[in-house]
Amino acid sequence: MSHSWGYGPHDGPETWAKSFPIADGPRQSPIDIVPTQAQHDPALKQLKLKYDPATAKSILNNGHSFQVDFADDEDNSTLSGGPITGIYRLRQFHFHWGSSDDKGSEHTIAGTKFPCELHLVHWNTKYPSFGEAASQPDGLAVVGVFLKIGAANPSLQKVLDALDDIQAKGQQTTFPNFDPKTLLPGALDFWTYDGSLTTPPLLESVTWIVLKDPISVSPAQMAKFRSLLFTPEGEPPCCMVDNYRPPQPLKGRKVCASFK
Ligand SMILES: CCOC(=O)CCc1ccc(S(N)(=O)=O)cc1
Ligand SMILES: [Zn+2]
Repeated sequence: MSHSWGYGPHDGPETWAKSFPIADGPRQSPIDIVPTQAQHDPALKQLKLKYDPATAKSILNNGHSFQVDFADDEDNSTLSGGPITGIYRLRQFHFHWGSSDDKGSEHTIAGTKFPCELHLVHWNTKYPSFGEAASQPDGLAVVGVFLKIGAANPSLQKVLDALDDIQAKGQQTTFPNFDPKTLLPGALDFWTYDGSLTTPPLLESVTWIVLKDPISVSPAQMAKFRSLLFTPEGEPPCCMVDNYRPPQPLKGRKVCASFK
């Protein structure tokens, strides 16, 4: 049976527990990160991100967000270090954003919301596939990056220029030769905690690595995100905005910081 979920009043985050009871589980994401309550862990290693632009394949409007998909049949684009053990392969990246600049991020910082949040999704190569990894408590690692209103971001613009071809749900086009490292801030200081996917199936398999420093996005670039549609061609158009889950209960979890 196909589970249709979304971000509207009748299918949004407050309804997801009906089809996905794990929505009320012990390690749900996102969360509100309170820096003064995070514990500095000097044992945390530096993040190591090794991305090969040649692994970028395509860009898809999946009806919930848009994602850039990567070839993940070899260890060409990987994440290691930080809080994780072993090597995790980059699978895709996507974003969550608001209908206005005062909201849109999934994680918040002491209650502060950002207009947009980037998620770089990686899976643990100790498992045979992404799907298998997604069902394991140490299966996925997602790097979260906040976007803050400021100067136009040239690297982000390369991604946004492709959105004209994927306005409607289900549309996809090629997206070759892109280095996601150009979407990261200069410093890789991070918070980390054990969490989940922030959309159904909400699996509790994610080691979250949320970068402290944001990258910039201009108001015009935010308008480009908001030009996408939740709906497929031929249906009444519904703008893709507010595709974020609000913070979930911490339920006793510790948030560690890689920095003082
Ligand atoms: C097993 C199938 O599961 C999927 O396809 C999950 C896709 C998926 C990947 C990442 C995220 S997020 N926002 O937590 O970074 C949500 C959903
Ligand atoms: Zn996400």
